[in-house]
Amino acid sequence: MIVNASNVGLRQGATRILHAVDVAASAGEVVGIIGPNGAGKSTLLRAIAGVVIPDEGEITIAGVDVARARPRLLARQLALVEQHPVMQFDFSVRDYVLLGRHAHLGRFQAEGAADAAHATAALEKVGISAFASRNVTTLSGGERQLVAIARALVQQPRALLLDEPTSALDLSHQLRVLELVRDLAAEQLAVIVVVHDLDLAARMCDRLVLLVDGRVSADGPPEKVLDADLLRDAYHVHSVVRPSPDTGAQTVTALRHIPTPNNKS
Ligand SMILES: Nc1ncnc2c1ncn2[C@@H]1O[C@H](COP(=O)(O)OP(=O)(O)OP(=O)(O)O)[C@@H](O)[C@H]1O
Repeated sequence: MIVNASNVGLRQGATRILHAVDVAASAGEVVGIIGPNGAGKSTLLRAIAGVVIPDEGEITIAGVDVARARPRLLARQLALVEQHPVMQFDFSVRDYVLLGRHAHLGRFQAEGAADAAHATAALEKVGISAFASRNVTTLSGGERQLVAIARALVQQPRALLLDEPTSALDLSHQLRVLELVRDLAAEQLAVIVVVHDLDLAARMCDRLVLLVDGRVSADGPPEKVLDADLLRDAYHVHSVVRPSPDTGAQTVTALRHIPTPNNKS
């Protein structure tokens, strides 16, 4: 197992956000975290990345305790791509991506030709070579997502954590990310990805973890977790779930929402 988060509990002030959450991902596996807005998906991903430290539980990546590891060691184990990457410094895309190599360099060591080759390969893989010289502050939201993914790749982590990586992407780039994630899993990375688009989740992921109110309500293959009853309880919608005749993956069509005391129509 590469990622092992067990019994994770986390509070922000007086609010309990995660309750005894278990999530694991092995090498070569793509695990999707799905669930309604505010369920705790991003918080869980940030906890796995060591950005926030849980109040309870234990998180290890390739055996390294995330809460105790030194940043450089942690950066060789995992890379986190946040939903809205902040890029406010005056870097070119290439130089920004190269920053990911620092996980592998000594403290005052400059990047060399091999590092530059990693950056070139990552830019190509993600399909953004054309704007390698652009200033990152000028990029669109979707372009920033792709640049952040390229930077994560040059880190050569054991685990890749992606927070809604396709939320700002057009159809073609969504597909490209889906294929990239599958390719990375084939190279034995463990991938954990937060996704709202359930059809995309079904195509991209080997396993889905459904998070509701900070608790795991289901964990299993997409065929099991994308179940109309489970989705009704989680999202308060009536839906039809059926396999796509084209891809074979489950597709979810939400038909109507069910009014609840907190969710009036
Ligand atoms: N620093 C904080 N202080 C108080 N509450 C917080 C804090 N950070 C997150 N929360 C709350 O924790 C809950 C979970 O947030 P989180 O961003 O993890 O949800 P999410 O499942 O990723 O949601 P979304 O799908 O809308 O992105 C939300 O209700 C959010 O308002």
